[in-house]
Amino acid sequence: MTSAPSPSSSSCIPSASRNPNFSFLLSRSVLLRAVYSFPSHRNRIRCSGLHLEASPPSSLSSSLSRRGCVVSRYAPQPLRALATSVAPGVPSSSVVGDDNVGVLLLNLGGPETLEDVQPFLFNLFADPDIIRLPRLFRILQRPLAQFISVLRAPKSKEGYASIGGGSPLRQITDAQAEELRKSLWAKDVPANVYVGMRYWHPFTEEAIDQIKRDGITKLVVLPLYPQFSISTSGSSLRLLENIFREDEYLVNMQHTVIPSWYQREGYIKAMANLIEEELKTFDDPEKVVIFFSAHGVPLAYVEEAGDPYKAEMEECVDLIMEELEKRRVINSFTLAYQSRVGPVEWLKPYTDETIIDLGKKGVKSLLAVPISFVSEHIETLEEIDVEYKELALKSGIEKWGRVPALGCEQTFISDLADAVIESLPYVGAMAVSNLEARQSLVPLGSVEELLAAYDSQRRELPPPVTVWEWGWTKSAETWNGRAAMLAVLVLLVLEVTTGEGFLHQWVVLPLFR
Ligand SMILES: C=CC1=C(C)c2cc3[nH]c(cc4nc(cc5[nH]c(cc1n2)c(C)c5CCC(=O)O)C(CCC(=O)O)=C4C)c(C)c3C=C
Ligand SMILES: [Fe+2]
Repeated sequence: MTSAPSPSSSSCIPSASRNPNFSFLLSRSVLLRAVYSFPSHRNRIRCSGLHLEASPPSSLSSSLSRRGCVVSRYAPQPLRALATSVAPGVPSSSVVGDDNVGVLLLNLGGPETLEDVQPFLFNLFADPDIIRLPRLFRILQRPLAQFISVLRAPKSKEGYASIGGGSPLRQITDAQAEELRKSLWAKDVPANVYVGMRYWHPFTEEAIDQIKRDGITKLVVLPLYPQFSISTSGSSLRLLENIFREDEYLVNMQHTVIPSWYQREGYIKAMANLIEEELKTFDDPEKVVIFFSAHGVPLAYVEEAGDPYKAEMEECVDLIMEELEKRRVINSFTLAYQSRVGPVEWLKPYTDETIIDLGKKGVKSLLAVPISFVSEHIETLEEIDVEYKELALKSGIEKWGRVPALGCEQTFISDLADAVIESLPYVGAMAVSNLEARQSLVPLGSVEELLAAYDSQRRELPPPVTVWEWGWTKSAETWNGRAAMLAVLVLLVLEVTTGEGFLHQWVVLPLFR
């Protein structure tokens, strides 16, 4: 946690130029834009869950009042046009006032030592947003997570060993939190910044305890994933909502969630800066293919559960390329997805196959751009820098470069600070007796509703991770994986019902009793 003393005097918030716009895939086929707003006001709201708040652009407030929720058809141009100036008429001094403002950064977390790897993997696979079992088998989530994490740990450990024995994620996220705090203070918004990880320390629960101890009265929740996915921001927000639902203090605390921010100008510019800088290291910069590599998700997340991740990713890449074009950088570019695990189909094209294809097509210079995550981590330091580089060189690429992750890059941090500031005025407006604003900001929905919007039935998804694999072809691999999963489930059911079996012998299952 990065905290600082409470403000000694009320502060003036500089008028920001853009609002965060939140977009979600609300059905399988139609990409819709939703701006959620929810005054968390004692006695006025259903006291459950986490609330999404955003400053709705003024043109949308009338429909807000009618339906309580703005859902307009998504189109790339309006998306940017929707970015209006912030909360006209709301005095900046009401934004902070006597409030004790906190920012909660949500992130994935990573093992800090090799001993942490297996329990970290357990936490990851125990998450129903990563492995979603049929309702009947939910009881097996934790034993299955234990089983898979034990099997996968040796391979993962090798990876973490090769990058220095642990994930750098905690260190980097702490540094980002500190820089964000400084930036907010420099912009006259004295706020504490907290880090809550999903799968490792400091866990979200630890951050929340600190937030309560510090007496935070206004909280901005900011997942550190630029693009929204069920498996990342969605999972963190679902957890947070469960924590909020059960806690009187949190339920009554004003809060705002910024679910995704890939379209923000500062973020786009910061990415373009890094790419431009790295292109200069090539002898013939204009011949370099810019290769965006995003963390993948299983295809079913997008096609069956309506995860907006792919659409947001594609739009994000387009925005960065448009920004580069304005700077007369008109290189060819491509987007592919990396880090797939398990037998099911993930988002395509896959990074490894694309590298081989580009080599075959005679591309000689490639600049890899990690796009789904803002810190260095195992998949940039090991998968991209070692595995994909080696593959590229073998495939005929002669010059390989890689854009660093944003980390604490100043344009980026400053833009995150602006995103936080821009999300504050409406909370302030609702706290003061701005009746009109309150009426137009009818309680709209909780995160549960948001998540239900794209994932209404929470249908079971094919497990993205493999328990074991054999076979040579893709299809055989898929069916082997499914058969293996079924066999494991049957074995686990037998274990649980009879109390006997190999997991009991290994003293694995009794741990969860
Ligand atoms: C936007 C980023 C990420 C998405 C989407 C995502 C989905 C996703 N991941 C797994 C499985 C694993 N992820 C692991 C590590 C890991 N994942 C991300 C980001 C996204 N994951 C990061 C930044 C990291 C690294 C953290 C670190 O320690 O540095 C791992 C563990 C590493 C390994 O064994 O390879 C697994 C496993 C799934 C199944 C999934 C979508 C369903
Ligand atoms: Fe992952």
